[in-house]
Amino acid sequence: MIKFGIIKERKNPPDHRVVFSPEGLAKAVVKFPEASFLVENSDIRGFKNETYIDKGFEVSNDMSDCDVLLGVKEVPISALISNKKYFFFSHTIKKQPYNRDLLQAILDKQIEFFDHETIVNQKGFRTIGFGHYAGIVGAYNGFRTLGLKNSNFELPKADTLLDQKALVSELSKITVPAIKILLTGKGRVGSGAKEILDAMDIREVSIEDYLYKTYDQPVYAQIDALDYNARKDGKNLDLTDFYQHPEDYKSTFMRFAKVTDFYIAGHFFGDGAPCIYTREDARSKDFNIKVVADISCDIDGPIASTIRSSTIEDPVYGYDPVTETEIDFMNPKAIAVMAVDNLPCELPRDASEGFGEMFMKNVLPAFFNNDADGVLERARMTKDGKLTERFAYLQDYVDGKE
Ligand SMILES: NC(=O)c1ccc[n+]([C@@H]2O[C@H](COP(=O)([O-])OP(=O)(O)OC[C@H]3O[C@@H](n4cnc5c(N)ncnc54)[C@H](O)[C@@H]3O)[C@@H](O)[C@H]2O)c1
Repeated sequence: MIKFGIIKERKNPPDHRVVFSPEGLAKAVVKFPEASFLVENSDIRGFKNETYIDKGFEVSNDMSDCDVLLGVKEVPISALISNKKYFFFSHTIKKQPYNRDLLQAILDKQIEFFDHETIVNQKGFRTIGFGHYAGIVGAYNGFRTLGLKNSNFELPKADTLLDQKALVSELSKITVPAIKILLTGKGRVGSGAKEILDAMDIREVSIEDYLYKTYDQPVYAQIDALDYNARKDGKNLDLTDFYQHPEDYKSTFMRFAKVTDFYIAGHFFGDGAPCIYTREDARSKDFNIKVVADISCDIDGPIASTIRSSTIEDPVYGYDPVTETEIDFMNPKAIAVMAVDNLPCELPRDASEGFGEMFMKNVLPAFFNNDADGVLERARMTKDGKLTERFAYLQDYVDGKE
């Protein structure tokens, strides 16, 4: 029997998400009879303690007899229990300076640590994450920004609504003018954003039609890296070539920027890839985009107007392409930018349901099949007070040398 603990989130501002919803946990115990689950008492979770109790789970303040503790965001050092196995997002694998102490403490406390971000399949692709929900909330927030900027409709903030169904219901009440909407990215975020566009019955059109036809209704196109980049030598190679040799490519995004009114950015931006649009591009008379929902949210990166991230409390700011500075987004000169970097927090219940399903499918089996597919082996960052081989590159960071 392995005892899993669903821990309380302790970050500020509070994060209402959880690895398993009550419903998700109920499914997990049926599927894995050798697993038992204890839920930590929490008054900030998107699901009440009573809902877990109603499904037959114990809620406790003491998690010390669990074997494996499951959380979402960073656990404060003072709350880490020594010699346990832990799963959470530690934000350490890119040597983030603000979490160095946390990784040091994980090692000092002899914790066997698995980061949700390091859970990958044999091909190295991540199998769990919140990206899909970021896409859903990001697209919704983008429409909310569009309504505010053009003063033609008002949508409530996503975090005041219960779930995805409620978001879609609000969107069904608005009339979107005959604009062109561009979505970059066909991964998790892209699929979430597309789900919203499709739920709104916005017509998807081909790239050719998007670029050259006019419509009397709103339309969208979803594009990937080879649609907005081209090899400098004119050769047509595949996406893998782009991922491996981004320096051989240049952006062709301006052909889209010319005709797009509202841009939803949901791509991943790799090191060395060309800027999607530069500050100079944004100043060009051909640049038509007035609203950007930047879900990818790389600061000072490929999307020049994203000069900072924004918050759930204050999600929209304006970018003046002429002065390259922030201004009121309602100023007619401004490109309105929504760049919230923790979007899934606005939809905690659905995001938790989805995350639990992925965790149950891709991680839990490994505990009961002797890690046959190597899931735990690949994801394990620390053991017995040491970094594992795969994560040995973090040694200098942990030692405070970088
Ligand atoms: N704002 C938020 O709250 C939030 C939440 C989750 C994810 N994100 C961000 O959204 C972005 C997309 O995440 P995702 O989960 O959809 O990623 P994904 O791997 O599922 O999809 C990536 C997409 O980007 C394209 N791409 C372009 N260049 C690439 C490259 N060099 N390497 C890999 N893919 C490349 C891929 O072809 C694919 O269409 C990430 O940057 C992620 O950090 C933001």
